[in-house]
Amino acid sequence: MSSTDSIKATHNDVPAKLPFLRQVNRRLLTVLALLATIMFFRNPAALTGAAGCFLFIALWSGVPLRHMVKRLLLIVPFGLGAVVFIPFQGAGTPFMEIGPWTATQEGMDSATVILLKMVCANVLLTYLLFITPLFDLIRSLRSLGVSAIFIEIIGLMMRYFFLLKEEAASMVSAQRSRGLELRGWLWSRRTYKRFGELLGVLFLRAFHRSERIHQSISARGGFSGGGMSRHHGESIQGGGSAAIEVRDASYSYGGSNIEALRGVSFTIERGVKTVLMGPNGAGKSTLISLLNGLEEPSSGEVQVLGKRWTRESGMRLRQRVGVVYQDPDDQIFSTSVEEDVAFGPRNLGLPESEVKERVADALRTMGICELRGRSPFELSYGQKRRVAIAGVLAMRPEIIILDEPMAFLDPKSRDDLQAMLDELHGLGITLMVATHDVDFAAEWAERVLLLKEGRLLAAGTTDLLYDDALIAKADLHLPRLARPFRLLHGVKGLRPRTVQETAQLIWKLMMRGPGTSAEEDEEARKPDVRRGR
Ligand SMILES: Nc1ncnc2c1ncn2[C@@H]1O[C@H](COP(=O)(O)OP(=O)(O)OP(=O)(O)O)[C@@H](O)[C@H]1O
Repeated sequence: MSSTDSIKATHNDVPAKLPFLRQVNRRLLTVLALLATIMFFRNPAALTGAAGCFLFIALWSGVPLRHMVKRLLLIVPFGLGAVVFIPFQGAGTPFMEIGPWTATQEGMDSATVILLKMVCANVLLTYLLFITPLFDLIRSLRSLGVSAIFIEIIGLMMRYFFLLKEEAASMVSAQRSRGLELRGWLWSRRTYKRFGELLGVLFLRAFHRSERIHQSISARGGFSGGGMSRHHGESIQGGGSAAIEVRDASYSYGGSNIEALRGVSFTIERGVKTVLMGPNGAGKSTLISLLNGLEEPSSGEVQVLGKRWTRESGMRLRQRVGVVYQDPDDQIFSTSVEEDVAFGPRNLGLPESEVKERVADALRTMGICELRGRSPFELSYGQKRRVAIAGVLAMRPEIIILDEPMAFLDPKSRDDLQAMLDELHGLGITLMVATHDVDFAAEWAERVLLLKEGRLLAAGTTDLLYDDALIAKADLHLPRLARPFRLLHGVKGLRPRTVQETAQLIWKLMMRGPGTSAEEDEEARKPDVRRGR
């Protein structure tokens, strides 16, 4: 069970016991009012009494004592850090001396008051968060008139809180499976060192993730300050016939000598289904950033939809070229599925009726209408991926680029996704899929781009995927359906792409014996042949 699942389960299991606090709005208002009130308290005894009352209510409402103690312990270092110098500031009755410094009685009282306020606030917020699903909490904030931007920021912070928590948990369990000993950790210097390393890696991961989510928000107009108006005057089908034209493009990441792309040239016509393939580090993601206008080539030229775009004009390009990133958690950031899908169209400045229509269309195309009111925190990986694609679809782009869309999907979801890609293609959208999946590429694509170490090895039809030498050079392997034919004597050049084509070739081999050749292979591919898997 993931942490979000457990939180959800806890919320469902523990209803608020005070009847008037059953409604989230009232609960939220009550807690906010209590928080505001205790801020005016100056008396340590009164604050201690208040903390005791809040603690009693929280425990009575079902918050486990262990959970409460854990939360309180969490604030101890911050609380002490915040108040430790207060007793030594200002004049007053001397209380104690540490070296040249004198703590005063008045200073000690101020520090105690601040610490007690922190405890009160922590108990109240723990109570609120424990008995209220976060999504409901945010919905209530919205209904209380808190600004949308503020809520989006809270949503983002919540998203990262859970992601970081889950990443930290998975890193600790990975380390434990490799011998990290947590028993007696208090006394072990080695464990402290290991935790320090883990913390560093966690921050690095968080940094990279925030970079990706920033890209994703920016791609959907999130930082345009409302200036991302729809290109009304701009012809959707403007420019030449090519959707993408890359000429001798190179790219190096700033501060590194690594040339992620070196003199890459290719053209993709509109409406063509293309796969971008290559081993890890080949430059696929970098190329996607160039095509989406997030980066500009260091040299050479990238033209998308007949225009050369700069990083500044890239915002308008991203209305027309949608990118679906590999990890949907990098892309989903709003507090409900509907909000998330509506994020891009709202940034286009469209009227609310059109936003709603686009959202409904995108959800329908992705088959996730029933998820519209759900929190993205509660979705499975496959569902999140659909939401991410719906978010891009709602922008009505002319080109959609998907980075490893099949990764981590179960077989049924893969088939669904492939069918959905065909549906999008039927709508006239130019599709480019970066993938390592040769079987999918062979069956689905019309055009193949093979990259390695930043260079374009080859560009052409799916026949490239059956070229043993080229495939080996690109660190790929032959499509599975073609492999058995390689073992048969006298059978050459067969390139079955689907199970249906393979069955036909096997049937022909059985009827005629070895000698079935590339011509018969072509025969099996004729349009009247219904494709199956
Ligand atoms: N932010 C960065 N800073 C410096 N170098 C980078 C950065 N991102 C990628 N690179 C380097 O650029 C090269 C191409 O990386 P890229 O991520 O484009 O490859 P990829 O084909 O998408 O790989 P994968 O299949 O593993 O996702 C690699 O050598 C990589 O180390």
